[in-house]
Amino acid sequence: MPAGVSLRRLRPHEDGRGVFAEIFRGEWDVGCHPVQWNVVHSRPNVLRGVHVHAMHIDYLMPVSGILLLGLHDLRESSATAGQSTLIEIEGARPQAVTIPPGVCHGFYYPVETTHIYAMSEYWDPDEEIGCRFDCPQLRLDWPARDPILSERDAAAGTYEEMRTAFRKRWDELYPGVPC
Ligand SMILES: Cc1cn([C@H]2C[C@H](O)[C@@H](COP(=O)(O)OP(=O)(O)O[C@H]3O[C@H](C)C(=O)[C@H](O)[C@H]3O)O2)c(=O)[nH]c1=O
Repeated sequence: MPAGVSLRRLRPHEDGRGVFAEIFRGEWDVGCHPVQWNVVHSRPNVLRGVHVHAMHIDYLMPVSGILLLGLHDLRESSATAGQSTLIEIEGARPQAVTIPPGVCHGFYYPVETTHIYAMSEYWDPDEEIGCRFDCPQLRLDWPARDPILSERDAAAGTYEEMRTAFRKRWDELYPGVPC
């Protein structure tokens, strides 16, 4: 798992009416102090990403369906630099994932899925850096070769272009700080 990524198993409480689960408590110290929450509904065979951010942390969990999360560590000074992993999380057995800046992420949904996620900073389009989901340097073996993509993700550039853009933004934000 790329350094700084954390998984927290959530506790669904099921009864005759359905399911209740706590998804966030400040005392859990999940590595993200949310200022914004989002809910995302995705159709089967949708893939969102691959994206990476220099400033904000994402904290997310599926609440229904299945989320296949692809992660890749883009940080040159990270102990897990270049590490990639795919994690499948079911909404019925939810886990909350914290994704730090510098860890690329993409989400594939094999079935209709809803996920909720929080951000540690308000959305800033300048934070939206990414590359094509099927760039070989990501070493993410997605189960779909022709997923449904947004126009942005379909037109995304190369891994090297992403790395250059990320490094430029990082150096602008944190001059002299190793990435
Ligand atoms: C992120 C965001 C988007 N939007 C609008 C912009 C678009 O009209 C629409 C879909 O946005 P986007 O295509 O960027 O959504 P995803 O492709 O799911 O990506 C988002 O979710 C994953 C986790 C990422 O890592 C991205 O950073 C984040 O952009 O929602 C908003 O109004 N507010 C927001 O905070």
